[in-house]
Amino acid sequence: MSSASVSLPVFAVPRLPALVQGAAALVWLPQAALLAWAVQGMVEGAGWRAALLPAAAVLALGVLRALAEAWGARAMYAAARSHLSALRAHAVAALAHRSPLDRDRARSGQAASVLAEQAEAVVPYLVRFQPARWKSVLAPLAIVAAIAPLSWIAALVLLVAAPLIPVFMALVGMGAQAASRAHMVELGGMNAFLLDRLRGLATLRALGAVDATATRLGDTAQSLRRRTMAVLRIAFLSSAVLELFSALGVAMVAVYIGFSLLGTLDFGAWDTRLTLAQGLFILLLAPAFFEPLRELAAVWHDKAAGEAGLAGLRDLAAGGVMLVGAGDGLGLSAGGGAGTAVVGAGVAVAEATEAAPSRMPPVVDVRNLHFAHAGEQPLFDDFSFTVRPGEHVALLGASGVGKTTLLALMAGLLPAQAGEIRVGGTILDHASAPTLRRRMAWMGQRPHVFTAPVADNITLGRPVEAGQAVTGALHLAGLGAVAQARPEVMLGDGGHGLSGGEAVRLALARVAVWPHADLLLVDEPTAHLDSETATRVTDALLALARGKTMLVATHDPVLAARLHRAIDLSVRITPQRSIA
Ligand SMILES: Nc1ncnc2c1ncn2[C@@H]1O[C@H](COP(=O)(O)OP(=O)(O)OP(=O)(O)O)[C@@H](O)[C@H]1O
Repeated sequence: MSSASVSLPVFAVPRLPALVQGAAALVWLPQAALLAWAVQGMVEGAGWRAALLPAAAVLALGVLRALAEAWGARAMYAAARSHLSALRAHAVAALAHRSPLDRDRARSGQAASVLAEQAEAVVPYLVRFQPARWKSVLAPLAIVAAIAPLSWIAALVLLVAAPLIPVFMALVGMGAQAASRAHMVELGGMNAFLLDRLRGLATLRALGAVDATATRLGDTAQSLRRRTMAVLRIAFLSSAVLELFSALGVAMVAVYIGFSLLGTLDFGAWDTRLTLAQGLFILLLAPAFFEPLRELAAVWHDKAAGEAGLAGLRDLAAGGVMLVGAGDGLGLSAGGGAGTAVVGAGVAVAEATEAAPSRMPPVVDVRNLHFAHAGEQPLFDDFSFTVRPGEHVALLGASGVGKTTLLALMAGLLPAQAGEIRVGGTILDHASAPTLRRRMAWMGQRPHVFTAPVADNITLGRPVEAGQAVTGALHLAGLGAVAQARPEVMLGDGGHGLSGGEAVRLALARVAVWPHADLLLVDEPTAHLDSETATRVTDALLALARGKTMLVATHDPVLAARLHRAIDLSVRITPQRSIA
């Protein structure tokens, strides 16, 4: 098995916006000085006119500060959003490169929850927490540096109160991150459960299991509520710690300044006593000293939630069984370039925009194949067989013998552990898999029908001419006369509106619309169909496979008999019977 360890792109904090935001926090220093100076002037009898100039300067600085903060925040927000887009693209690409047969792949609801919902917590973390952290170091130091030359005791009080805050915040923060992570895991789990049960609602209703499911969902919701409350408790606790220490710090400075101005205390200043302007200046700066720390506390929860969101994305992107040719160590292009296999909807094809080449259908040569699913007995050990160009081969054998697995190995959806698979003479490996998949079409056992018009369900967004090609494909798949399968008809959730046999033929139309494929890998196309529908599907399949190489995993003896040859995987003797 190949697995890839994943590291997500790292956020490069944009320097200028961060600096501008940090500098904006310092604008309060000259503002406070101007205010103190104006009050001192008025007390000394200079009149209100003396306050006009400082007031205008305070206003101008305030506007400047607001503009700087707004610009910095916008720039940070834009950078954070584009970073989140890159993270999402990375996680989605990693998810798309996981083998569809990987049992450990994240459940759909969970993946959707992480990508759409939980990842959003990364933006406030990057936009608010990182600059707040900067500010909480820069601004208090600058304020202490401004206060210390006037009063060493006021500076000392602030310096003693300040470190207690980060210490307590760190203690609280450890719990916050664990609680946020647990909360997000619970949220993802509930989404996955809900999506799964909604998909199976008809089954649950038919078997009278709706109430039991509702009870379980209720229990999960209660558990999520408890986790949400735990996160909120920690958030409130961290705010309370900070407010307590900052209130104490400001109060102590205020008491000192008050008694100093009254003349009761005559120590703590370098000169004789503090003047009114000096005292006022220190008083105005004391709350500003704690302001960045309060801001840091307010965004502390953002940090916990953001890091939990990042961990969720990292888990989504990490490890697992990868498609052959998906790129080890994630050399993944976010947009899914030429090497990206489009897997899903029961049909896997690679992107190909070139015209169908006029070439021979491929020979398939499997030599000394060895494969075992993780922790299981080997399904194939030194297994070899050859399929000639244009040959149609049935893969037979009891349920669980490995027919689907063999098809998946040939499509590179699973990596073989030993041996080689050659398609058209080329060994299937990481380098060749994307190109080889361009000539393959895969029809899985349970083709997914999307909630979309029939035409979109057939083209799947691939570059095919919708009109003619879709009509031709519908015809080839034997759906030409079915009213429910007209290109413009909207299909319901999970293919409601089509019968089981029609849904299978829709999956065949997906293969038919893609002329590049000359190796068809088809998994039990007639399973669960009545004999008449199975005959129609078989007719359509054979029409489609004319001039192409095809392997069909099947339990259907009628279908097998209409193919050129059969390989029985239960006995692993090849070839068993040759019709061609
Ligand atoms: N993704 C997987 N991870 C681990 N084991 C798997 C996985 N898929 C299948 N298996 C196991 O591998 C064995 C072969 O499964 P496979 O689906 O290839 O059999 P099959 O011959 O196609 O069966 P059926 O005819 O019922 O479709 C089974 O024992 C199955 O439990």
